[in-house]
Amino acid sequence: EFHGEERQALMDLVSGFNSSFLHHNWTKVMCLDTDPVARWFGIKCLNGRVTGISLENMNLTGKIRPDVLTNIPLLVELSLKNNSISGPMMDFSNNPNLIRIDLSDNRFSGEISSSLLKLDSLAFLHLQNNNLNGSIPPFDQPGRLQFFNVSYNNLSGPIPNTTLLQSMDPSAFIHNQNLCGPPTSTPCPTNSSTDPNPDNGSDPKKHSKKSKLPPILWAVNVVVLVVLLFLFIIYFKKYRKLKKQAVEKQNAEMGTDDQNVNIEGKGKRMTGYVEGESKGKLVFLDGGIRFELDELLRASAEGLGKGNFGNCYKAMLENGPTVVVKRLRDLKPLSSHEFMKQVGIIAEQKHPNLMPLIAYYYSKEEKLLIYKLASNGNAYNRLHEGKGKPSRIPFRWSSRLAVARGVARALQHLHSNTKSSNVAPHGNLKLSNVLLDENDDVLVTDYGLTTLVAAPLAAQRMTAYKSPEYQSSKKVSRKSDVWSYGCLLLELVTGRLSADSAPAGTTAVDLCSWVHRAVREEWTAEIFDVEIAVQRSANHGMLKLLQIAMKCCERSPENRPEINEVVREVESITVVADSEDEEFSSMDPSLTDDSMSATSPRIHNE
Ligand SMILES: Nc1ncnc2c1ncn2[C@@H]1O[C@H](COP(=O)(O)OP(=O)(O)OP(=O)(O)O)[C@@H](O)[C@H]1O
Repeated sequence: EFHGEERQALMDLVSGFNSSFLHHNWTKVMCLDTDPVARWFGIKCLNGRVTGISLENMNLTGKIRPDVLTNIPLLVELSLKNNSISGPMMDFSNNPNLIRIDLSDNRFSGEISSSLLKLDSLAFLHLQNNNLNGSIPPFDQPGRLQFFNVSYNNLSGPIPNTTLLQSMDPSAFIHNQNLCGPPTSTPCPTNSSTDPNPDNGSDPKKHSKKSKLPPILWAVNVVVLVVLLFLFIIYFKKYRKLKKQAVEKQNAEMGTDDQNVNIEGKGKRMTGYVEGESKGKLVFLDGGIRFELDELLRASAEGLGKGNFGNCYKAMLENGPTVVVKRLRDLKPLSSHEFMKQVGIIAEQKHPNLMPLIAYYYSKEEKLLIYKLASNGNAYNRLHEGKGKPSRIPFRWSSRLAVARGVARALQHLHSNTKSSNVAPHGNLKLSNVLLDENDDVLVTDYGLTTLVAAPLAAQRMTAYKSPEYQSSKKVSRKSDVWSYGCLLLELVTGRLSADSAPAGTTAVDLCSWVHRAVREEWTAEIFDVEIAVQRSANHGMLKLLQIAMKCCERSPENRPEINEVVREVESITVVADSEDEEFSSMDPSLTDDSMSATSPRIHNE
């Protein structure tokens, strides 16, 4: 090994810890690119150089010498998460390649090292749950640092006014008793209340001046305050008026009056949302459910959300079923006959994994599509909602695999349906369009709608998981569906919000590039969602699904597989028994080689 100083640095690191396991394991070959099992536990290498240190959940106690990382210049990832390490933080001045630092859930004390400010590649900084004090350095690495958390420490002072820190969610700063200022809602104490009077009676000249000034200052203050109040009232009135006008204009443009107010509203009737009352036609396309138009209009309605093709409502019929009504907007100028024909094509797509269209309503003013209600909601919420909260029910591997299978089969059906080829492809695949019924069976929805909306708008409709060729040509194809499917799988296995399907205001990553980079740089500990990574017997299947996803996310469409091949591969993943017993909450060092390979697999993207 040429880089003896890296080995020495790691020896220095481990010498501060009490871990007999590490002392025993870190003895022979430090790095062997060809054999991950032969290298030191928790160490990642590239070409014989150390690029990652990941020693999580190991009950490590002890201190770290601040200069310990100086001789590991190519370090990309450092995670010491969830141990009991104390003492000051290390210095990162000589580690410019660091992308991820996770020191959370330890006992680090002292100030946050200002050497972090120089790390231009840093994307993840987790310092939560330590005993850090002092003020937050002025982080401002715009565009990079996406995951930042200093909550649950003893930090103090105003949060620096940098674009980066001000754009963070306030939750990143909570539980620090003396932190103040935006983005938190705690105001900083003003100077006058914190500064004790420095010339308290010591200078008679000043004193006499002071005693004369207050009445004048009082008068000035009162006048300024009155003027400010007056200006504020004028501004507030004007602001309200402008806002009202903007909302009215937007509603008028979209032809969907009062939607902003009522989409969330409960207890309203469908009539409140439908224009033109009962002049239209309600046509059933499915052998099952039947109801009259006025029953539908009388049904109490609840807004489900505002999609790209229109708003969705849950309509509860008085003596009948609950259905979902999609109120379409921005349609092509279609005659009733043309509309019927297109909707007929959508209705023909019958498959156990496609949400059946049960009816439509057509009038001059309104076009509605009526679907069955998927009572367990959508897969996006199932995957992301309540993450980290005690009430969260884990979204386990077998359920995620079922989603992967169901969606692949639904796509296969759409892609192979040559009779009505104008309905293929899906064109707007994303997890919120993957619904779960009462048995958690997978039902893909929103297929075929691009044929109903006006062409220039249809081109902009694909909002999530846009393939590179879609971004330039604005055309959806079977291959762009395969790309979207790959992105959907990445979101499922990583449990991370994907930048192009996450709601505005949430932090998310460009999943395709992120995963490719993680694999290329062997920086893979982070890839799998911990919620499934703990199911060790399923690790092989997860890896396989990740490989399929990466093939689907090939930049060039010719290199992506056809959906038939994708279905075959996804179906070949065996479902393992979904037992809680296989999970391990704290890592047993005797299992570590195995468990390390569970979360840090070597991936070959053939
Ligand atoms: N049949 C259904 N059963 C249960 N929930 C549904 C049903 N159809 C849609 N939803 C849910 O209603 C909400 C709004 O759906 P909608 O399709 O209007 O918007 P979207 O999926 O966010 O965007 P897009 O229009 O691009 O598909 C989403 O959360 C969706 O999952």
